[in-house]
Amino acid sequence: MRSSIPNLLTLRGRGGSRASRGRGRAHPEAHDTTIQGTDTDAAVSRLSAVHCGYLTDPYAQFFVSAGGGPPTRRLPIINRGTYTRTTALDRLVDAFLDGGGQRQIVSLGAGTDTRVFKRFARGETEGLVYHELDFEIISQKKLRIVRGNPMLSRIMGEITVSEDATCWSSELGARGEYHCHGLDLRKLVDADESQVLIPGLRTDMPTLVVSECCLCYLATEQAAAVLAYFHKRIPSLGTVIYEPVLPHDAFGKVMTANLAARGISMPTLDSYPTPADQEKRLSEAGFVGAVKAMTVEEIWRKWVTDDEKARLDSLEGLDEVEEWELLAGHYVVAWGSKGLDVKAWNELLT
Ligand SMILES: C[S@@+](CC[C@H](N)C(=O)[O-])C[C@H]1O[C@@H](n2cnc3c(N)ncnc32)[C@H](O)[C@@H]1O
Repeated sequence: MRSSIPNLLTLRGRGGSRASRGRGRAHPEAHDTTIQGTDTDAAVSRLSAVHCGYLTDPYAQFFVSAGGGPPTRRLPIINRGTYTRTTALDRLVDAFLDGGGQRQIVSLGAGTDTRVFKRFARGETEGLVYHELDFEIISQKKLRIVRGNPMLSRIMGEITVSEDATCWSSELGARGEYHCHGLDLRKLVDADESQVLIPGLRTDMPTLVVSECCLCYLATEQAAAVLAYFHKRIPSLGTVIYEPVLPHDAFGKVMTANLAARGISMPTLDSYPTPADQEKRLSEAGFVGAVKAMTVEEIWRKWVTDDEKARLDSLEGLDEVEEWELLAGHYVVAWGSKGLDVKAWNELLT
């Protein structure tokens, strides 16, 4: 097996930069900086998948520094992985929104994700309340990019920034409202009721909390406490989590070694090593409705139609079928709910 196994979360190549090596618990701030850097990896992967024809996303280009050359091209298995997880999450989000009535999305560690622009640009959102949470440095970067880009500015309309400058928002009329919070999620862990850490968060409407490779960077107890923060306050709640699994087989060991070489640890990987553990995690956190975890490999097989597979295969060909199955088998999308009618989620499984 190759020692430089690529992974869907961190793709700077073997060993990472010299500066990042050895970062870890002893230097929490340096560790945070490394974790913030994973957003760039995600943005570059998204743009690669768009550039190669897997995804349609006119906004992805604005979040990657051009540097004068063509966009970085990821390996075909990485592009396929980015496609599969992005479309799987889109599908779960669509199914949640199809439930009707006013709804709220909270994206944890949203980074420079473009889903929100696609959503609001379509104009079908009908009062959607959309929150994105990430470190302040990342939320400020997003604000700068949106303000400096006519296409994004048009979608987001008039932006207001909170007095303490940690949150920027946009009222989008009938389409809904958007809030981007500069917040270290670990502040939610011991939050008491009197603290307003997420201005604009509604507790009275069906809400979906999304963690697209974010909670995996927190200590397991902190990740659980973040989910509990929302579970305690919002009666009608769903969650969707995407993160790696299976750290103990040969592939998983190389995957975690590659992460460690960049100074990144993923505590939830050890705590919830299998898809079944991810389902148990959600049940134990009180998400007892429609609990399910599927690997990216399973989602590719079951959710991507034959026509779509043929289209994607024609883009660049993929010889490393075994490598794909290994890689995609090590990432999971898990979801669950409480107090929420998620008929549409159940239908996805039939
Ligand atoms: C791999 S990126 C994923 C970005 C985006 N969700 C996507 O899939 O494109 C992980 C994101 O989680 C954020 N993150 C990790 N730990 C966090 C914390 N404690 N508080 C806020 N954001 C955090 C990072 O800053 C980064 O933007």
